[in-house]
Amino acid sequence: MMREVIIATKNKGKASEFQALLAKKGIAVKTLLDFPNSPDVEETGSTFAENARLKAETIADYFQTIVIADDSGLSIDALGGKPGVYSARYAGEEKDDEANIAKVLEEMRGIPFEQRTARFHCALAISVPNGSTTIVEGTCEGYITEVPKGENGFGYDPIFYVPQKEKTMAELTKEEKNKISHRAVALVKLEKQWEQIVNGE
Ligand SMILES: O=P(O)(O)OP(=O)(O)OP(=O)(O)OC[C@H]1O[C@@H](n2cnc3c(O)ncnc32)[C@H](O)[C@@H]1O
Ligand SMILES: [Mg+2]
Repeated sequence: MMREVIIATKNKGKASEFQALLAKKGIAVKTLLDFPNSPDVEETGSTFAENARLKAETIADYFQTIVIADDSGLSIDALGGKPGVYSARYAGEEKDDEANIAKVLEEMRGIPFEQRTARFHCALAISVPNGSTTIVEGTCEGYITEVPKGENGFGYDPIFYVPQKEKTMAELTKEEKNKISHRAVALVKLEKQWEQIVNGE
């Protein structure tokens, strides 16, 4: 049984969600925010899975321990799947959530509600040093709103409407989001393979 895991992320929103999701299992989470000198991994992949693998393998190699990486983003049908793997840097290298949201809303202007379908994707890669990497993926379906709403969460949460909750993702509590999010869905899949991966079978 794993007691502690490093999540290869520098994103505070992700870090806080993983902390809550894994605390329930009695697993302590460290992230790269605890190791400011850890290497920056260039996300050169063309899919979430490729980027998650790059982050997990590089950081597992660096620490010589088991590492989980998360590569995620928003895919909007009316924009041909954009911002996709470029979600973090859609409006520029600064990774500015507000600017990213403004750019999406501008590009979506005038598109009717039924055509504003979108989904969040999350690829999780778990990497054993000098060993194998396993990848799982989760999604969460919704619609892009016309204006931002809600204060919780991070990233594109204020413009992502979750139909079954009749709220944006940013209006949900962390507990509510952690039951339905792309990240939570992927993590449940990972847990099913957990023991096998950790014991190297
Ligand atoms: O690579 P790390 O260090 O993990 O942090 P990052 O912020 O760069 O993360 P990604 O490369 O995976 O880019 C994901 C972007 O997609 C968005 N995103 C991912 N998950 C999200 C969520 O649960 N809610 C809202 N936006 C999300 C958010 O803007 C992220 O910056
Ligand atoms: Mg990133």
